[in-house]
Amino acid sequence: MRASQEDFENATNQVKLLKKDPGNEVKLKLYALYKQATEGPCNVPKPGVLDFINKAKWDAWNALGSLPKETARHNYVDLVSSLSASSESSIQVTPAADRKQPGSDALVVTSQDGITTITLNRPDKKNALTTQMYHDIMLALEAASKDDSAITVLTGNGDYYCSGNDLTNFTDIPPGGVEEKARSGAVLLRDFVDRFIDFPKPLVAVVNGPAVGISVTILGLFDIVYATDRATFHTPFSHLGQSPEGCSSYTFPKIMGPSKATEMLVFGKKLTAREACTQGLVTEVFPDSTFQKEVWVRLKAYSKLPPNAMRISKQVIRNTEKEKLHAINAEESNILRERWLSDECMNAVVSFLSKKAKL
Ligand SMILES: CCCCC/C=C/CC(=O)SCCNC(=O)CCNC(=O)[C@H](O)C(C)(C)COP(=O)(O)OP(=O)(O)OC[C@H]1O[C@@H](n2cnc3c(N)ncnc32)[C@H](O)[C@@H]1OP(=O)(O)O
Repeated sequence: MRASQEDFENATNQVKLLKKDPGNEVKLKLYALYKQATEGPCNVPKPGVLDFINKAKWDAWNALGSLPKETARHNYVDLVSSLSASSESSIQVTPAADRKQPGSDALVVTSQDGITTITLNRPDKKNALTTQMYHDIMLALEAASKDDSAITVLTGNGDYYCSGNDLTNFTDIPPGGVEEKARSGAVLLRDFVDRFIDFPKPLVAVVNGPAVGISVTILGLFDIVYATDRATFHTPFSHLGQSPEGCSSYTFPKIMGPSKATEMLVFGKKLTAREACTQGLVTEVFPDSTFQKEVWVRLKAYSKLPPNAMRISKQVIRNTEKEKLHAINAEESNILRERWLSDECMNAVVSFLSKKAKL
């Protein structure tokens, strides 16, 4: 069977998620097939002999001669599929979602078997959330709420699930100064969390490694949280001169009781996956060696349940406290806006940026 345009687009996304570097030879093959599939036979002048990299790329593309675009597309999909299988990617291999991909590679959205998967893809930065990523996640949730998938999943690529807010977000100060920065940050935070409160379908977190900050707090707004036994859950807000967000000031005491919530949110106690499960934040913990396999088998089975029934049942559960959650989100965002202007917070950020402090 020939590869469709959708298969091809999906393969171009899978390439970004490969765990192992496939090596230069394979990368050149991928490059050449991609160019041939999208532009046809090599149509640019040959680079000079000293321009080694571009010459190698040109040679690889040119070597494909008049290979038809469809064949190149098919070969590209086949090659990516063999690489994905051998790289033991922690990400689901999925055919194309009928959706626009986010503006950067830091977020990858795929759809298969009734499941839309949103993958944080900045493994070298432990999947820290940039301002762009907050916007892209909101767009991805918006699209997932309307697509034909039954379940939506958020997960991370690499050894971390997410290290929370990217602390370099604080360094991009607009002409309005730090007050304007804090104001726009609070608006973005509120909008971001609102999308999780309102998300209409079952929302599942597949926590593939340690989670920090906002990636932990919003778990209280997910319907199911599956975690590898390697995951930890850390909300060091006091250490950072900050305060809880993601509705955790309400959801955490409700889930685990006020004193356990205080240990996490005020004193920054880091929980193991098993502790988080005992306290009700995590639904189930799986051994790291079988985590991906077991979780996806389970989710694929759930995704075959009648989607409308699941959607309506979720909403019945959520609707009882939607209004309250929105009010809490607004309040937490306002308080954080002030915290971001505090010396305690600024010192903590400067300290991290100057590589003096890690969690
Ligand atoms: C709209 C705005 C909303 C804001 C909402 C507010 C949210 C609050 C929070 O989320 S608070 C949590 C903030 N997160 C942190 O404080 C984590 C900071 N990171 C660390 O302490 C450590 O990096 C670690 C414990 C997560 C991992 O340590 P490890 O030693 O394993 O790895 P490295 O430190 O070498 O990290 C690898 C590179 O990743 C960069 N990085 C990691 N986390 C972040 C981050 N949160 N922000 C920015 N950059 C991060 C780290 O700097 C390394 O980069 P380098 O290789 O270029 O040095």
